[in-house]
Amino acid sequence: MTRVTVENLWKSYGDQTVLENINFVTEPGSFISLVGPSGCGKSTFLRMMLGDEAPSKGRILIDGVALEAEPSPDRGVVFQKYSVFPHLTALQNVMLGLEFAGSPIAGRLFGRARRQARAASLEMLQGVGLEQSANKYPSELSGGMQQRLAIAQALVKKPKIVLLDEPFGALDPGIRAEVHEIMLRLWREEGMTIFMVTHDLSEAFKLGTRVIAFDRRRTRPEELKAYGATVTFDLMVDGKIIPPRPETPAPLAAAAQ
Ligand SMILES: Nc1ncnc2c1ncn2[C@@H]1O[C@H](COP(=O)(O)OP(=O)(O)OP(=O)(O)O)[C@@H](O)[C@H]1O
Repeated sequence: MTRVTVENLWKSYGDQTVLENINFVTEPGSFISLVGPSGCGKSTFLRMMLGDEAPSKGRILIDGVALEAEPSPDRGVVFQKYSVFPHLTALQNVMLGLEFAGSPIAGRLFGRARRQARAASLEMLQGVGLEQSANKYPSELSGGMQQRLAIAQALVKKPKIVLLDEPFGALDPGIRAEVHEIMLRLWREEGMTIFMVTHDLSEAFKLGTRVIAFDRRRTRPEELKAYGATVTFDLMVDGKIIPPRPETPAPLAAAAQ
């Protein structure tokens, strides 16, 4: 199981500081809900976790190894807008990730490898309750079904870390509760670490084992560019506040090298 360490992470675009001095360590198998006001840098943080963007300063470690600034099958992602390919069936959408992982140039598998990818994809579709819809195109699926398909597509490669950017935001409440249950079951079964950005605090506390809020500590207009958002609260869902990590004293840090 995976431990994520975020160390003194900063992100700026030009002279605008978006995130500053983000520090936390996750327990293996955590479900982290990330909350905070619009524009505080939650999606920017997820893009750095994904390897789509490099930090301006600081680093992210996955089990002690610095994260490379490029996407990897270790990390899966689900966005709010359906990220599935409209011209592929549900099964083809799920298989696609496995085909590119197994054959990066041709993007196609043959023979036994293809049969295995097909079986794994069908099992994943079954896991999200879409086994009857394997040969349907996304336009033939409801919003909730499309989002379950996006989850299957992200999870089929068994990523260690799953990044969810408001994945349930566009769903009706009943469907949303249903997809919550599927997500929680898959999370427990697979033992992955999840980071989920949400605007919905009740969703954050319902799903998360830990809720981390980003916000700006300085909000005067002249301070908006120079200072970014940082962790303003960090709560285990049983209500325990996690104290900030003490700085490692320099001699100890040197000894640990
Ligand atoms: N590629 C980029 N270039 C310049 N500025 C950017 C870029 N990406 C994000 N920003 C800026 O970074 C800030 C944080 O954006 P981000 O989308 O991470 O916020 P957010 O907390 O996810 O917002 P929301 O909750 O509204 O989705 C915003 O001011 C945004 O304009």
